[in-house]
Amino acid sequence: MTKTIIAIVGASASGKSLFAQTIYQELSAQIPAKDLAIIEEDAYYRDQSHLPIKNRTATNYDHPDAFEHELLVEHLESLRSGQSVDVPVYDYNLHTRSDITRRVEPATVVIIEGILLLSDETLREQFDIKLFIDTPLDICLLRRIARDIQERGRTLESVSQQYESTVRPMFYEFIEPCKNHADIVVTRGGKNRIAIDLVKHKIRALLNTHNVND
Ligand SMILES: Nc1ncnc2c1ncn2[C@@H]1O[C@H](COP(=O)(O)OP(=O)(O)O)[C@@H](O)[C@H]1O
Ligand SMILES: O=c1ccn([C@@H]2O[C@H](COP(=O)(O)O)[C@@H](O)[C@H]2O)c(=O)[nH]1
Repeated sequence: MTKTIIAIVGASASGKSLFAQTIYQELSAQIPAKDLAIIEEDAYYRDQSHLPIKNRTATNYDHPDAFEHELLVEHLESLRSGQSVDVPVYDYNLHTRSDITRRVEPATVVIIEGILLLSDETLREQFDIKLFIDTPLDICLLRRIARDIQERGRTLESVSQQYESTVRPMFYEFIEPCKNHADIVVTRGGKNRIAIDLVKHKIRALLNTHNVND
């Protein structure tokens, strides 16, 4: 049964995924699978399979309404009550959910990462620990250009256009203000070894407490 949910937020390409995955991979090699799981907020982008592909590219993916946060809250509540959930799998190339889902078991500690997890009060209340990855926006843009071209089927023009029209303005409107809700602000994102080790240490301590109380 899930007892603790840790949210990792920050700008797109700030290093959230690298930070969360490093913690998850390193701990998973040492603890039972029932102790730790990881979920991405991106999996909860709304399904757009009913829209023609050219309309999908016009969606504002950096606004909270782009996400089905209601489903995410439902899933987190299910995990807390001991039920497994089928998390959608998002296809960035097609800008919609794929046909498959990923089964996530109610691990004692769940890590979740995403840009807008703290923008919604009901969702925010689900999190026991909240971290904000604070990376300068120009660094995020450089990383995003490289990643989106290599991994998400994008061109430099499309990344630049989207960055100016939605990514940057939505960051200032919705993401940056969420820093105030964070318990810890992490610099140097996915490569901050001290911060990674501190979170791993905290998870181990939580697991000891939860397992003793079971
Ligand atoms: N501290 C860092 N130094 C160098 N590259 C990084 C760092 N953090 C992340 N990256 C790289 O930047 C890209 C975006 O990082 P990612 O973790 O996917 O960001 P996010 O999940 O916040 O969108 C990836 O290619 C990742 O390997
Ligand atoms: O279909 C889509 C869905 C999302 N995006 C962009 O992705 C980022 C969020 O993902 P990160 O891994 O945190 O970067 C968001 O800024 C959206 O603009 C997209 O381009 N297309």
